[in-house]
Amino acid sequence: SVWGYDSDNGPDRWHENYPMAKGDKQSPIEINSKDVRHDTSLAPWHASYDPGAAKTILNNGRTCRVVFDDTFDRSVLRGGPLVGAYRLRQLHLHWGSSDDHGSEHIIDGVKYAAELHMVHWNPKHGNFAGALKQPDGVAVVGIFLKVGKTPKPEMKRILEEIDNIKTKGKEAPFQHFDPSILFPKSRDYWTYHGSFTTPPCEECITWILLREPIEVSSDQMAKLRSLSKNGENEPVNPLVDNWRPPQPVKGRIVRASFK
Ligand SMILES: Cc1c(Cl)c([N+](=O)[O-])nn1CC(=O)Nc1ccc(S(N)(=O)=O)cc1
Ligand SMILES: [Zn+2]
Repeated sequence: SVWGYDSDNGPDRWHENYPMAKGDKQSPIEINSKDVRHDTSLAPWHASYDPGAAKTILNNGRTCRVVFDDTFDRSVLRGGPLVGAYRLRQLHLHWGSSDDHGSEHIIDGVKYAAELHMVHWNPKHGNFAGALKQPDGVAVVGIFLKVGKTPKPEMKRILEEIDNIKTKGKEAPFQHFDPSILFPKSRDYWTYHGSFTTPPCEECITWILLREPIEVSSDQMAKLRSLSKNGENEPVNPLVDNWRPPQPVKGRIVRASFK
């Protein structure tokens, strides 16, 4: 059966069809500040995104994804732990069935309501599928979403589109959008080497997790939870809890850009 997040096809069974899911560099992980190494050699990271690269927003039954034109170096991420410019391909989210959980990475025991991933790939490997086979192939910026009183207005644009992509397979135009407006004020980050958090779970990702969460409202989270896993004329199956639990760190070092 196709993988998912239910009891019969969820994270504990992914390895049956996707052996990499049991690898030594899997994501997400729990990050404990006491085990993190402040690395003074870590450079700041920079994103230069072209709002014109945004194309569509879709519900693929597992997440809500915004897709960008990555046919040339139009929207790129540089610096931090990266060598060269990585092209932005898509962004998507993972969230819970209630505000007290939903993120994939867990920071000092804290689970956030959601986690937004901006997925970039290294053009030196030709294309995205080729980059998946390389340890330096992909870079994902992770941003935590925390429920609070001063919701970030920039999330509104994505959430306003939800009504047009309620069911699996629905896609809508999503143009003139610069995702860097979603970044928090601080550029502080953790970085480590890991994997896709969904099958086939290739271990090709340099993770860049931003320390400062962005705030969303509980209503905005409820909007996200109004998405459905099912197709248009199928029984309603709410799209919630599309997060993978933390995986073994297996001796990996998590570095911090800050003290
Ligand atoms: C697997 C694949 C291939 Cl191959 C292609 N392609 O076009 O060649 N697209 N995808 C889909 C994709 O991007 N998956 C993806 C999964 C998890 C994450 S996460 N949570 O950030 O680890 C990031 C991305
Ligand atoms: Zn993700």
